[in-house]
Amino acid sequence: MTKADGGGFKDMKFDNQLRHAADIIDTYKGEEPLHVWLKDFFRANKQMGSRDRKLFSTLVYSFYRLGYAVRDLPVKERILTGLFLCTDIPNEFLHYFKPTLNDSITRPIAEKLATAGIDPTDIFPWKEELSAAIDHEAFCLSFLRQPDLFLRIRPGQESTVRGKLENTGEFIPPFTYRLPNGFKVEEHLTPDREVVIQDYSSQRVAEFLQDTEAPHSFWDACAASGGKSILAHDLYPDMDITVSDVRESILNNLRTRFQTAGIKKYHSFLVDLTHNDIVNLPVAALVLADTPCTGSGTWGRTPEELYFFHSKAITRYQMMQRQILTNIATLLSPGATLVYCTCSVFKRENEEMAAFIRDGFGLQLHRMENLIGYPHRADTLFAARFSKA
Ligand SMILES: C[S@@+](CC[C@H](N)C(=O)[O-])C[C@H]1O[C@@H](n2cnc3c(N)ncnc32)[C@H](O)[C@@H]1O
Repeated sequence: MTKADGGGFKDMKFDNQLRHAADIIDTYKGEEPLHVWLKDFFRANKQMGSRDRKLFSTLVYSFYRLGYAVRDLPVKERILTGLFLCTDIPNEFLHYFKPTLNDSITRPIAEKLATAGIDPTDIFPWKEELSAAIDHEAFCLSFLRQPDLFLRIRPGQESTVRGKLENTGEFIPPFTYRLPNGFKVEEHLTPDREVVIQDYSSQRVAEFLQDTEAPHSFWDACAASGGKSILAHDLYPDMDITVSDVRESILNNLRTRFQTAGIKKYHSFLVDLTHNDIVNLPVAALVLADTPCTGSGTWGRTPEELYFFHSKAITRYQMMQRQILTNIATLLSPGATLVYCTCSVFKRENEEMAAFIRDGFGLQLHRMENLIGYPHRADTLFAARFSKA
């Protein structure tokens, strides 16, 4: 039965579902993460069963995954186009509204885009702003698929974790596990004790933290809940750790995670690193500045951010990054290493910031790289490693 055939209880249900999904999109203004907003919405609409919730999430996310492409399509049409492009399993819902699209849902993506009349490079329109190593079209296409879930296996836990995950996911040496999205990690493993839930490219920041000799001290300046601090600790367990962030609530999360991770000896403090009168910043041999950024390399997980993004935000973030890095780089002691990283694809937050750090503070730039995630269904980050003579 298709819409053209008319009638039927089930058909009315599909019409209502599409209308509700369009209402959600009209109501949601991007002020908080979509998954948080949807969770509250479902809590307030308890009559929805788990199948309904899954369908609404799929419909709404499919709409946002189209980013800046076909912005002027009516919302319902755009949801159906998104569903066609982001799914490759024929389904009753799309069959009802668009039987011909449903019939070609398994076709290669280039063909499906042509059928839908979409130029994929419209999805993310800021090509000129991208870091040079990023392939614009491949990056745009990556928005049509949710990235995978990645775990980092903590030292000494490999055989336990691989045993518990037997027959699920894919092991990527030396310490990564790829799992399908929606996998309930907590039902199988203890996060932060056995594994850390951490994107693959984020795990690759280890390559920039590693040295020939173990540093005696480490400062994670914008630590958030400590994902990269735990990574640094796992590389160098004897290192003294200091963490800071501008948000007390996130440092509280860090404390809980550190406890589970068995990290007992560390200092933490609250600081706004954009201020220009800060005193008593730590002197450390290894400093990580994982600064606030647009997060554009992670929008495959949060496509609503792409949809609501305006490029003037890049300037705002770059200014913040300059202020933070000025505070940090000025105080580096001779011989210290600085690792700067972002989860951005914009050159103004990446290579331009690396040049600012190198030239503004006389640091040596040893290596910088866009940690490109889209071939691996992961996020895209940027990392650069400097030292002070
Ligand atoms: C990209 S996140 C860090 C992620 C973290 N390193 C991890 O691996 O999970 C950036 C952090 O910088 C913090 N931040 C933002 N503005 C700041 C400021 N002015 N001073 C210090 N930290 C700041 C944010 O609260 C956020 O937790």
